[in-house]
Amino acid sequence: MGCVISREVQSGIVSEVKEEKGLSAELSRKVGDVSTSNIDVGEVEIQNGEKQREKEENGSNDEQPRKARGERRRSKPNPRLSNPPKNLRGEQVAAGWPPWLTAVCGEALSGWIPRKADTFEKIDKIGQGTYSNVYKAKDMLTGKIVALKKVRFDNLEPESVKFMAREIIILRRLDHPNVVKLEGLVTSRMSLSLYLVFDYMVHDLAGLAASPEIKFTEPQVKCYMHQLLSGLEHCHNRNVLHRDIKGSNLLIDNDGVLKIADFGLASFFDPNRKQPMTNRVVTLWYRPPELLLGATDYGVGIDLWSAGCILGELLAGKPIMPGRTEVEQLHKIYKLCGSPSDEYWKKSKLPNATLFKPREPYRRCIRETFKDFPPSALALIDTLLAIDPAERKTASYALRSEFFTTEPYACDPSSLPKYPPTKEMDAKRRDDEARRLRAAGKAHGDGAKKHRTRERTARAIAAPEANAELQPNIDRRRLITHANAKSKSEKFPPPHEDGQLGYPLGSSNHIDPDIVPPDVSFVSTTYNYTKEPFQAWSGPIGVPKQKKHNNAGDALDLSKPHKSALKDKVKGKKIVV
Ligand SMILES: Nc1ncnc2c1ncn2[C@@H]1O[C@H](COP(=O)(O)OP(=O)(O)OP(=O)(O)O)[C@@H](O)[C@H]1O
Repeated sequence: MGCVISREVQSGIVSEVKEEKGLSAELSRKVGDVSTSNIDVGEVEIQNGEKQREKEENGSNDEQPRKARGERRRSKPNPRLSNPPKNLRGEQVAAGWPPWLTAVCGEALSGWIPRKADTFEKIDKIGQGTYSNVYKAKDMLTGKIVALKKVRFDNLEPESVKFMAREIIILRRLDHPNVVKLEGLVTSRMSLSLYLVFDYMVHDLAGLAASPEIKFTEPQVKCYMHQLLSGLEHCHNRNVLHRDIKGSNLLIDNDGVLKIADFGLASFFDPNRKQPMTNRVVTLWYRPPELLLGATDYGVGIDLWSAGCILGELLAGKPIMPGRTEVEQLHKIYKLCGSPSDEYWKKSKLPNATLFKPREPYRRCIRETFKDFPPSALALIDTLLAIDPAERKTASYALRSEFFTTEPYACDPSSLPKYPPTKEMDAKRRDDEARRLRAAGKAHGDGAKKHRTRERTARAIAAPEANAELQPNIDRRRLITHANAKSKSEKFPPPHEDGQLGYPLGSSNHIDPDIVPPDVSFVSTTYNYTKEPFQAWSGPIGVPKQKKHNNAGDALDLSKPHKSALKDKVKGKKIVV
């Protein structure tokens, strides 16, 4: 695809990314020691991935890869799949890829040549992430509208490079209609910025769900859930955990096709050879109890829990467990799903068990709480929101559940209504426009009334999320920059948070119904479909920020997972981030 660049591009998007040669050399030097194998892509995982692909090509639908004879024996790395040997790297560099990029994700570049940046015309900025800006752009060669995710390497921070490399490697291993597809990469030999090219998606599920005008029917909920679980099944079969499933990461196109996006926190896992991984992943409202309790040996269950939260949210019309802090989140989980059984406490050996084991067990009350939900949906939520991750089963199991096999069936994605754009950026833009119109209206007397009505409609669509998510993103970006300071200093729960939650300082942190403050929004026991106009949909916002501070004085937002450092340490053990 496209041409090889052998010169600095002068026009279009690249005008933003003119780099100094010195910086590129510096980046090459800094990431010089980072190879694919350092980015959590072990040989065994690669081989499993290949076996799985072969198996899928042969039409087998087993949920987990069959353990082939000698599977765990290490063999020579396959140049198609792992970091390519030096001569191939040389070829890639000759083809126009920057050497630092071939060093960190040579595998993922194979078969591609870099696209020239001036073959894209930037239309608009549509999103901002932790280490990227996302633009809507036109591919001048095909006329197609695409999303360009521009990865920033402002501080030449190797951590950002590693995260970006892992995201690219993972995305190239995945190929499914319900997983966002990496269409190509735009870079130049000197470039310190890199653009990831994706199909442009008009909506995200958070935006649609937050829109007061949209009320999903049961077949529509089934349609979205089927697509989400199909995408997850594919990721899990290829040994990828997404680790940040939430509405704003589920993109939807105008044909109703849902694609799981944002693999920035995703990781490879090996179900046969458990390796400790960080528990500081998944956005708070969608984070499963085992992560809150400190588990580092988790699996597909973490994504299934998030999927259960989304199913509940789609049916209830609002997030089902909107905690503001980790402690409050755990308390909401206990109140709805019950506290872990004695048997689970014993077998799980969770690091924070002593801190968070309630004196009196909490009874599970999912069925009473959601008594208005269709019975087949209740059964699926009950499975997905099991406290013991093993009981959540698998995405394939969920896809075979009664929820999908009984009437009313999931509708076809193409029969979903065509909605106006509802992404957070669109909503924010509408909000700004409404404010501008209101100001203009004031100046013109009676026009003001009309504009106020428009603003209310606009603001009802997820607008607050944009602003609220920006700050945590900045914080996360800072975390990457100050990764080393961070991991040492994070204590849980921090003293100031104890205070906010009503714990006497220095007291035990056992969760006790008398101590934990009453819920703010989890008040009703039954749900209807009423939507509150300023409800936030993918994270705890609109409430005072609950933050921890690290030694370096940087704020950590607990609601968001942390792309903080690729290697974290727990009791001196290396754990994979
Ligand atoms: N293919 C796409 N089409 C349309 N919009 C997109 C696309 N990919 C991403 N976006 C928008 O850009 C935003 C940021 O993208 P993404 O979540 O991938 O970046 P990130 O840096 O990993 O973000 P985060 O910090 O939230 O994890 C998304 O919330 C989404 O609204």
